[in-house]
Amino acid sequence: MNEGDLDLTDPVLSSEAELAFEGALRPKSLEEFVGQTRVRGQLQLLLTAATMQQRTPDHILLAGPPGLGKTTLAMIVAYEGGRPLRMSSGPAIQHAGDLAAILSSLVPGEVLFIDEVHRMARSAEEMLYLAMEDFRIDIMVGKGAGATSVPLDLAPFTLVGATTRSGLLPNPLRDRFGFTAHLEFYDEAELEQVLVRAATMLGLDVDREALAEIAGRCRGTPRIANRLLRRVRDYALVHGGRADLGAVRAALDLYDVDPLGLDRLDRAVMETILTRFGGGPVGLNTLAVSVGEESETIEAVVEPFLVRIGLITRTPRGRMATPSAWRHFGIPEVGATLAIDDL
Ligand SMILES: Nc1ncnc2c1ncn2[C@@H]1O[C@H](COP(=O)(O)OP(=O)(O)OP(=O)(O)O)[C@@H](O)[C@H]1O
Repeated sequence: MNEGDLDLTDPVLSSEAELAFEGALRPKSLEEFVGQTRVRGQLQLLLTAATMQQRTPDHILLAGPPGLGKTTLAMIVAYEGGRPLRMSSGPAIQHAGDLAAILSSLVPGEVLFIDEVHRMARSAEEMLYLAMEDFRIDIMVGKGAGATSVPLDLAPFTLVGATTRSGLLPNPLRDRFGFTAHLEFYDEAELEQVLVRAATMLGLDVDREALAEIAGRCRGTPRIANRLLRRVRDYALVHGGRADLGAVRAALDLYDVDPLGLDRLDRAVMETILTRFGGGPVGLNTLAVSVGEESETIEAVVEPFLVRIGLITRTPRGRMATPSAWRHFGIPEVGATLAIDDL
């Protein structure tokens, strides 16, 4: 991809225009939030109980791949309770002092959202344990033998942490969340609902079958669904036609989104497993080096979807392609060829 190009199916990368577009489409209440029925029910109960008892809701951990609605849910937790919201992220908290500054300025009942909470500095993580449990932090004053710790009381707050890799969170931190929500990829009916909502908000007249086609090609991810919808709108606008099935197919082919919704990186990973490693097993790090990507991205972004649609399996020895993967890429299965040769 050329520098500056926007990868439509990249669930993480966002230009400013895309971010503004996302913000406009975010549901503002649990009722408006499509899908994730179980998580919605669990959150609703937690929030209602807190309101009835006039206390701050328990700390909440939202886990799942990018673009499934973690930030949106954090905002909803604040909106539903009429609470102020402070947003930060793990990579922005590289010292305990960064976190102390945020925590000490929270107002009572505030919702603190920390995205990518698994990427916070260790010293900050330790400070967070006490803050989450007792609404208190210890601030070190001075250095060396003369250093003393001064306790500082905090306003009661609700921490909403989001992570694409909950396995990386240390147990003491994970245990301090009163509730962990695991967000799942959306099914096609839910994605259609997301798209109908977005099309209505954007004033777009799109055929139902066109929306169904987008829903089947957006990696089970609302963020990608909304982006593809914009490109289809562009296509219809430029070609002076309707946003119908033909426009969807042409636009998605133009942007290189395959019929399963696989993007460039998904395909690179699959082709590497199939052609360079004979279908696997291949270890995560080897795979990451082969496609020139961070192993974290492969594990958090690419792999969950490929597993979900049954193209790879995770085994103790590494990632393996399934028979559907060989079929989808139209490559004769290595094992199958050997079996025939062996006869
Ligand atoms: N359940 C949903 N219903 C409707 N729209 C949704 C839903 N979930 C996500 N979206 C839309 O998808 C976009 C991305 O959602 P969001 O930013 O909350 O994802 P995320 O999980 O926080 O991603 P990341 O981990 O990359 O920050 C938002 O613009 C939102 O409008």
